[in-house]
Amino acid sequence: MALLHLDHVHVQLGQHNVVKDVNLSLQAGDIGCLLGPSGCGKTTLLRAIAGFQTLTQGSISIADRIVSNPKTRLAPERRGVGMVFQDFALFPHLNVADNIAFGLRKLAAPEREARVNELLEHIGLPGYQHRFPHELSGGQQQRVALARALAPKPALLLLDEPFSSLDAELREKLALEVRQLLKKENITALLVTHDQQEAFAMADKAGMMYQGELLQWETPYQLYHQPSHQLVADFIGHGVLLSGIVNAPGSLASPLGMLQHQSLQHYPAGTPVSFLVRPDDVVIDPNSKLQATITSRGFRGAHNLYGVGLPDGTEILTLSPSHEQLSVGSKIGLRPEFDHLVVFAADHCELPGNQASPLPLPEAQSA
Ligand SMILES: Nc1ncnc2c1ncn2[C@@H]1O[C@H](COP(=O)(O)OP(=O)(O)OP(=O)(O)O)[C@@H](O)[C@H]1O
Repeated sequence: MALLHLDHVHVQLGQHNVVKDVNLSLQAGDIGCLLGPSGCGKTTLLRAIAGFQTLTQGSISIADRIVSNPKTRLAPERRGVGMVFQDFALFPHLNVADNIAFGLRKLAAPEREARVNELLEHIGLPGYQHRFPHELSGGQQQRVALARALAPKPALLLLDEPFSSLDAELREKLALEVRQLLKKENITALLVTHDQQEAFAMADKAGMMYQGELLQWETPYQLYHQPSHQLVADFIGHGVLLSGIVNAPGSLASPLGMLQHQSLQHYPAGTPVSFLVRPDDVVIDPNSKLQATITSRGFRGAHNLYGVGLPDGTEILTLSPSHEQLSVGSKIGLRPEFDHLVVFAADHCELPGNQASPLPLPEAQSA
């Protein structure tokens, strides 16, 4: 059963169509994630689901009950929805136990205390009942905020950039912990984030919003490996779109040389296409005839991420174990090794240039 269902949702703010024709569903217990560049409408959509925003078209259902359409808007507090925002928002004058118990006033004291203790165990802060928010680190405060939102067992939890004020390492750790916690509590959740690693760590379903539209709503794996849209391919992961021309069915003339792949079978000879090159689609091979020049090097822990210039001037990215240092300016051999080829008809969507363009997609780019 879909716990959350959005059917052709539109939201207008002032003169702006901020959310356009969004359709998505989340099954009970699933975690969904909305990615996308700043200003694309993620928060507005979350606010509409929470009940703070009126729809101009479409409908939102929670547990098979319509909670919003252009004529109706069930009050936020009657939706069974919990919310966690980026700025912690704990009550500073209440201790941890009272913060978590805030939504549990209907429970008898012993039950309330049991639920608070259970949640403190789940968030890894047993014994913290009597601490005040200012006595906690940012990560601990955010865990308490999460426990407070989870305490009344909401049907749906909405999280808006909940980890954005934390450092990268803590963010990833917390994302995994929160996923485990939500699964343990069997809570359906929708998360908004800029951070793909966070989305990949947490989500069962994810999508990218762009200028108010939801471009794809599938598993993170599908978003990464089978992007249905050039904008998704460009935004998700370190990928570069290169141009090529199908020279015979199944065969592509490209800056990486001639590529053969069955996904090209249905393009007639002469068709101009774009195709996606991820860093792991090309490997450094001294014996390869395709020569390239290292243009940049970024340390990524286990790997270095290299920018490499191809003979025709286009740039792509490749990975190599970080103990093998290659210097900028050196010549290397490159061998394409595509597990699968993601191809778009060249007129599918205009994107500027074949530049190596790591994230995020600059706002100036347009669909
Ligand atoms: N009250 C308003 N009136 C008119 N336009 C608005 C209003 N509030 C927001 N907007 C516009 O709606 C668009 C979407 O805003 P929203 O906050 O939903 O984006 P977002 O994807 O959550 O961005 P961010 O990631 O930066 O938080 C933006 O272009 C914003 O300028």
